[in-house]
Amino acid sequence: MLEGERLMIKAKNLTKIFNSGFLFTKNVVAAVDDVNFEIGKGEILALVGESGSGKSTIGKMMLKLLKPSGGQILLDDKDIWNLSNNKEFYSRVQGIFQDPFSSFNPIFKVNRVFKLVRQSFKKEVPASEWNDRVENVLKKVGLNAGEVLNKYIHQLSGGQLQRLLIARALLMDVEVLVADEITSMLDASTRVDVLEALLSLKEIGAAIMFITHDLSQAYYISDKIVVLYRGSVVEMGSIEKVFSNPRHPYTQMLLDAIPQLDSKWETDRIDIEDSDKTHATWKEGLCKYIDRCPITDTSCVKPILKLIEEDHYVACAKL
Ligand SMILES: Nc1ncnc2c1ncn2[C@@H]1O[C@H](COP(=O)(O)OP(=O)(O)OP(=O)(O)O)[C@@H](O)[C@H]1O
Repeated sequence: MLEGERLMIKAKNLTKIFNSGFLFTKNVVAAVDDVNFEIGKGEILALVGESGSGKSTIGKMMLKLLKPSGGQILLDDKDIWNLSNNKEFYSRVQGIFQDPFSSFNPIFKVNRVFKLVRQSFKKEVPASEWNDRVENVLKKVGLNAGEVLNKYIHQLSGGQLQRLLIARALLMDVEVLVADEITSMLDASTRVDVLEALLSLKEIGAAIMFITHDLSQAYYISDKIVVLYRGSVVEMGSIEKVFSNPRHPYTQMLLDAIPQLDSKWETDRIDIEDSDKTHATWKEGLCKYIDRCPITDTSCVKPILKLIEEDHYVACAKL
């Protein structure tokens, strides 16, 4: 557990239920089911799990884009939904998503984007000093000010735009960043540049939630990992411990899909695809992994997350 000064953001019993359809077609999905985690200052937490496991829903709740059905997100020990000043909230907490184009105004040049950051969040910085800061930050994320500042968004590549968004977060001195699949539209070499840029945010002490399908990238960049399965945490802990000693059969299956850890993100992307199981055997109160689990006796009750060694938790009734 992180305490006091080191803790930046925390999810406490976080839950999101979606209701869709009507009458006979009514569908209730527990997209996020009683999830707990903490991210400290200067820490990167990878959130992994297959499609539909609830990763983006957690990211959106951290960004106040979706209200939890239960539980809380705590920033400085305060529920973010009780913070009335959203401008202040978004000066501290920012998100970057898969498609960077949607985060920019297409009629602005890059220069204007950064001017607006100063006007909105850093008025106290004199214009000349701001220009120096912009240049330094661009250098930090591997971009050349002369090459990008005078361009429109459509004149830049996806990788350049993702790095501009990281530069913007650096200029704002953000304290929390939610990065949701930010490299999935990029080629392998550009992905490395974006991950390196993300590390510069860690250096300034930001707490980063790194949402990904790609376990190799998670391993390369993160300090901690949370493995989600159908909205529940099945395993979490320090990245080294979970990767070297995965205990949940789902995590073991995911890690078995990575051919070589030492080649990490240089290899092609390793996807975690939904195996489209029907969950035929699963009933309320039983383990959600029951239909896919190689070690169950089909009566495993819903497990609680147990500490099995320092910085390593697993939710499996068989352990
Ligand atoms: N607005 C919504 N209304 C109803 N159900 C939703 C809504 N948003 C998400 N869901 C459901 O919640 C579950 C979790 O979705 P979420 O997008 O968080 O998963 P994910 O792990 O981010 O998936 P992906 O990797 O494909 O982005 C899924 O079953 C999804 O269908």
